[in-house]
Amino acid sequence: MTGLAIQDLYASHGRTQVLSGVDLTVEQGSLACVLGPSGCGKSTLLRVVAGFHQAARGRVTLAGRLLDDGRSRLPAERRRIGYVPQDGALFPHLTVAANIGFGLPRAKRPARVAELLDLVGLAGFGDRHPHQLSGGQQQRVALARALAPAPELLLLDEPFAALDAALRSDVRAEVAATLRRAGATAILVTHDQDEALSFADTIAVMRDGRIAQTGSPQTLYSEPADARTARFLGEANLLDAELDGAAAVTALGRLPLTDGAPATGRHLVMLRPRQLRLSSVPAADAVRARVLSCLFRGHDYRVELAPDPALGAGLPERLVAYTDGAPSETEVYVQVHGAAHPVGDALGAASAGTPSTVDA
Ligand SMILES: Nc1ncnc2c1ncn2[C@@H]1O[C@H](COP(=O)(O)OP(=O)(O)OP(=O)(O)O)[C@@H](O)[C@H]1O
Repeated sequence: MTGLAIQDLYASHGRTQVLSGVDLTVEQGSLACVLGPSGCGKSTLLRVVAGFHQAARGRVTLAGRLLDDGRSRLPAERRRIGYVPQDGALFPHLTVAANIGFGLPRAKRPARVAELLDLVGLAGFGDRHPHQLSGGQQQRVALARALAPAPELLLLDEPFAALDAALRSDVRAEVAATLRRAGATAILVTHDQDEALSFADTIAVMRDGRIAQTGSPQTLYSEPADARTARFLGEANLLDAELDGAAAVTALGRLPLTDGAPATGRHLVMLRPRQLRLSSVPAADAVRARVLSCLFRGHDYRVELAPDPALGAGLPERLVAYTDGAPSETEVYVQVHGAAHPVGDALGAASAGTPSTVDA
């Protein structure tokens, strides 16, 4: 069932148009993520949905109720939407229990506060003040406070950005689990692709005030619509290919195509670093490459490779592979596993370069 529906939404700050035709649907009970680079309009989108900023035109509805269509607007306090800002914004002089119960009807307060403390795993912390909590615990209190009035939709504006890296992934997992337990419908905005990929059922990639692509984390990672989205979601090897009706003919060999991909023409295709397997012995369908660098990252190695120049044009200067073991030789043979995914028109050698993580 549709929870939030945004259609052709436009919004501006003064004369600057920030949202330019945003379409987004969030199913009831699902966790969505709006992922985009800084300044693309993510916070403005959340603020329009929350009722803190007015739409210029378009239509925003929640469970069929009109929130804003550029003419009529439901006041923020009547939208039944919870908002968790980046810093949590707890009242420092109030206890955890008072923060969570703030604004709730007095009679319901004790029972609801106890229920929420339990839900966020902070039972027994009700009498503390925010400064007596860790950053992650403070974020969980902020979440409990936003969930307390049982909102129909919860908006989370980069809520983990202030936490250090080690804490961030734990708190993120706890918050996602809490939201699922509560059956909440939520939208998280972030510029962090790992956060988006691990948190959401659906990711909407936002660019220049528009949604560039929407899909499951798996689909967006393995079948991005274009090269910018491919790079924004993680490192990508991009190479020229001639699609011959059934496969992609590339300098790394003849590769199967992802389902639904175009079948003919010259295209740029993407291979994720995990799709490159390295061996010290030649194989029929492997190509030669030189190891430029090898970085141990705990869970794997990141290996940069220079493909043999004899392989010709259409290959990037460097390929990146993620491997379980470190290559034992500086000369290796690269084999591709899995399907190549077309991400746009072939650009010849100009498309080549170092794979990049964030380039949107
Ligand atoms: N109050 C404001 N007045 C004028 N311009 C604004 C205002 N708020 C935001 N903007 C501009 O609108 C654009 C989008 O800003 P917004 O905060 O929505 O982006 P964002 O994707 O959330 O960025 P970030 O990830 O850095 O928070 C930016 O160019 C920004 O400078």
